Amino acid sequence: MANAASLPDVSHAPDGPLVRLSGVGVHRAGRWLTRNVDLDVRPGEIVTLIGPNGSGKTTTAKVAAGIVRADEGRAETRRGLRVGYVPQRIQIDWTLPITVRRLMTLTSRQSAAEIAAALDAVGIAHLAEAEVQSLSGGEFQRALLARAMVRRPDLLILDEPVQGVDFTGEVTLYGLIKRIRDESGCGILLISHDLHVVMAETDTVVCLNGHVCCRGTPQTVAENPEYLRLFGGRAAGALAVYRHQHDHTHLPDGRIRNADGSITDGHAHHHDGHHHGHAHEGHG
Ligand SMILES: Nc1ncnc2c1ncn2[C@@H]1O[C@H](COP(=O)(O)OP(=O)(O)OP(=O)(O)O)[C@@H](O)[C@H]1O
Repeated sequence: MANAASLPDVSHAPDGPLVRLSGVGVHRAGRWLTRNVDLDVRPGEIVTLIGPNGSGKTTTAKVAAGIVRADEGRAETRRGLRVGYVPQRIQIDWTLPITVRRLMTLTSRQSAAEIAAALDAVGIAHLAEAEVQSLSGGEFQRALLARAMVRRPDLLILDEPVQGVDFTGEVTLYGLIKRIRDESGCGILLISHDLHVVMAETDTVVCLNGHVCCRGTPQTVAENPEYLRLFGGRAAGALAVYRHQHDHTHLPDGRIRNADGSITDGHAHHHDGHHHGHAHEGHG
């Protein structure tokens, strides 16, 4: 579980950020996985990270959770912050049968009543004795959510919480996440599994592509002409549903490989809709 207490503290104003990343970069195996990431999550706020595969979403979430250390910049959390982290993948020895109730106690000791309440809150109280392997995708995600909730987190970090869940299940799970936010007032950092869909209640969308490509409320981002150029015409009229096409790749040495295979020196082709660094920061 997250060891956020080892990070320096941010302000203690009630509406101040729970976590603040400032210019965060993570360097592994000779390259920068992400760079220059600025991010705040405040109490009651829902921040959604989007971006293509490998764009640094999980890495950024782990820095926020205090699991991965920033190699440059700062990651700060409130003193005593309780973080509930639901990773993209969990490591369990699936050859051993394990019940939902046992799953809840693997990483923390909670009373039976607390566990029952958490399972009830996510609507799977009836599955406490069920084997985890037998759960549907949506039920499994609910169990993971319940496991994070029993810690009564101030900050909930959810890495692709609707993976393996069908559309109706997604809507239900997002409703559940919204209810958790409304009832507990916790801040939520959410990674969207889908490049062009964010939860409607999202306060701030941060789009990563090895760096912060753009950010803002779903509405301001969706109405931003330059952003629309990035996301293409299908974004028009859709508030919280949009498509983002990255047509270039950032190479480890800072150069850019364009969609046509050509390599340019730090600047994508002028017509490709790319925005470097913080072009959109003012819209956030
Ligand atoms: N410990 C590590 N050492 C080396 N490379 C790593 C390490 N962790 C992650 N990476 C690489 O960093 C990049 C960013 O990974 P990350 O998991 O943050 O991306 P992501 O946006 O969450 O991707 P996805 O949508 O596929 O889950 C990837 O190219 C990944 O292979």
